[in-house]
Amino acid sequence: MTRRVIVVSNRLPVTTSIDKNGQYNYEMSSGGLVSALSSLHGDNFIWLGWPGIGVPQEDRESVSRDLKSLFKSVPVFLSDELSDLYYNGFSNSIIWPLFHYHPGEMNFDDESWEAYTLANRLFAQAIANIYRPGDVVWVHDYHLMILPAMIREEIAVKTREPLSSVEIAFFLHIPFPTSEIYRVLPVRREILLGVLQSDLIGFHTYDYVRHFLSSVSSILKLETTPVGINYDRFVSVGVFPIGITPSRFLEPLKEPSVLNRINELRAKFGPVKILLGVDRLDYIKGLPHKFHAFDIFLSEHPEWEEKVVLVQVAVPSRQDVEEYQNLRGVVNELVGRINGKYGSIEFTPIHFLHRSLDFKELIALYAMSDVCIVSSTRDGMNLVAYEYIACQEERNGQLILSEFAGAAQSLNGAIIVNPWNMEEMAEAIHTALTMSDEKRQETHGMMFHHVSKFTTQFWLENITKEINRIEKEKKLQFEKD
Ligand SMILES: O=P(O)(O)OC[C@H]1O[C@H](O[C@H]2O[C@H](CO)[C@@H](O)[C@H](O)[C@H]2O)[C@H](O)[C@@H](O)[C@@H]1O
Ligand SMILES: O=c1ccn([C@@H]2O[C@H](COP(=O)(O)OP(=O)(O)O)[C@@H](O)[C@H]2O)c(=O)[nH]1
Repeated sequence: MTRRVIVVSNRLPVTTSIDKNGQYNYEMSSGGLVSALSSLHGDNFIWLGWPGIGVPQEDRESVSRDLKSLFKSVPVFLSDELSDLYYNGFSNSIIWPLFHYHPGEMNFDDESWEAYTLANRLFAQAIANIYRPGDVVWVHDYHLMILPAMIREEIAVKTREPLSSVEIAFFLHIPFPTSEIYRVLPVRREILLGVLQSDLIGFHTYDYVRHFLSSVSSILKLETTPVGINYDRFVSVGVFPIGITPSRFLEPLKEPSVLNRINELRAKFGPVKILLGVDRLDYIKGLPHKFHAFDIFLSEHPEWEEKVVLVQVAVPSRQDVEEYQNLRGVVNELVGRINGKYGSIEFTPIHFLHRSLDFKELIALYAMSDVCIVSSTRDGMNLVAYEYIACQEERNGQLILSEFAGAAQSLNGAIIVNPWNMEEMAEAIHTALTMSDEKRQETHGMMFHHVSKFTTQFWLENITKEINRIEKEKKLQFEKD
């Protein structure tokens, strides 16, 4: 694609911070999406999003200048109160729990909805300010579901272009729930009508597409086909499972500092097998389920006591949201109980790290462990599963993967479990630990092949092809009319 792409996401790929001297500092994130976009579009894309901190009015001009010149990024400034209600409130206390099948945790209130609407409006105005005819606007995720409709309105005001001429793609990174759950949402119509102003709507799995289409047909009474919706024009939907950029992991894994760290960690644990979990501390990640399963495993297989540890990295997340604070207490209590039950002065069964890790430490852990456990009760995709497989070429580590993570639809070779069935998960731990070398090699090989083939780059190219196809069709239609 040679046209300019405006990538829009809640967070910019740059972390902005302010030090005690009032100096602004910026750090580019090294995420897979950022590097893949740079390679695909070269200089042809601009990123637009919230800088993640409140920036006082008088500093906004200089911060905008820095972000534009250093990172080709355009900030959308939100006041602290607005960002709290839009991000912690509507996005993470209403859409997030509902779309992950936790309606009980949903706290709907009109004030958060108004904040969501206003924040999306500010994003749309910022897009209209930089939009040039011919640009593609690519919106990401649940924080911005009503943005597509607002983009058309704001650009029409600014450029007097017809509403339909702007090309908009939307990608949802989280699950779209069954229509029986979705219809609980008080603003279910508004959200659907907002996102339906996209030309293309992408999801990670076929199930999410199916659920979306059935919500559209039952709530809006629109005619749908397996590939889209007949609205005032045809809105395409498609399955585009995201991947990772394996070289981001494979290259640094060869560095001496990382190899040393792997050896150091292996020496520390000696013959003890290592089960690994890496998750944001989020109630969708099924951490209590994982700990209960580990407890059952140790009680049913006492021969493994002191021969296996669970290293759980729990990255702090959304700590201003009440449900996340409650989870911390639950998890701390469980870890304490299990460590008290099976531990000794010399031995701790669960190593619980409530912090984020430096990238090299993370890949060293991925590479030196024997089994990774992903126990999400729902998860859009789960990239940790992919990253673990990429780092396990040497040891052929096994992956225990929840059937409720999007990744379970693609990673053939993983030991698939229902995290609610903790007996089954305990047995999966036993299976993974006792698997023959040949079987380990075979199953890891299948997963490694998948992770190497279906990369972030592949994901981007597929979406780009689809955007180009839709654009061509639109042009033909325009010529016919
Ligand atoms: O930005 P935060 O509130 O700190 O949250 C982090 C991200 O969490 C979500 O990730 C999702 O996208 C992943 C990639 O497609 C997918 O693997 C995972 O299953 C999803 O949960 C969220 O959707 C992102 O917007 C957040 O940045
Ligand atoms: O200390 C850490 C541990 C993990 N990750 C990254 O967090 C992401 C988690 O993505 P995933 O899709 O598994 O779940 P999400 O957190 O997006 O729901 C992965 O890329 C990890 O490498 C991180 O940034 N810091």
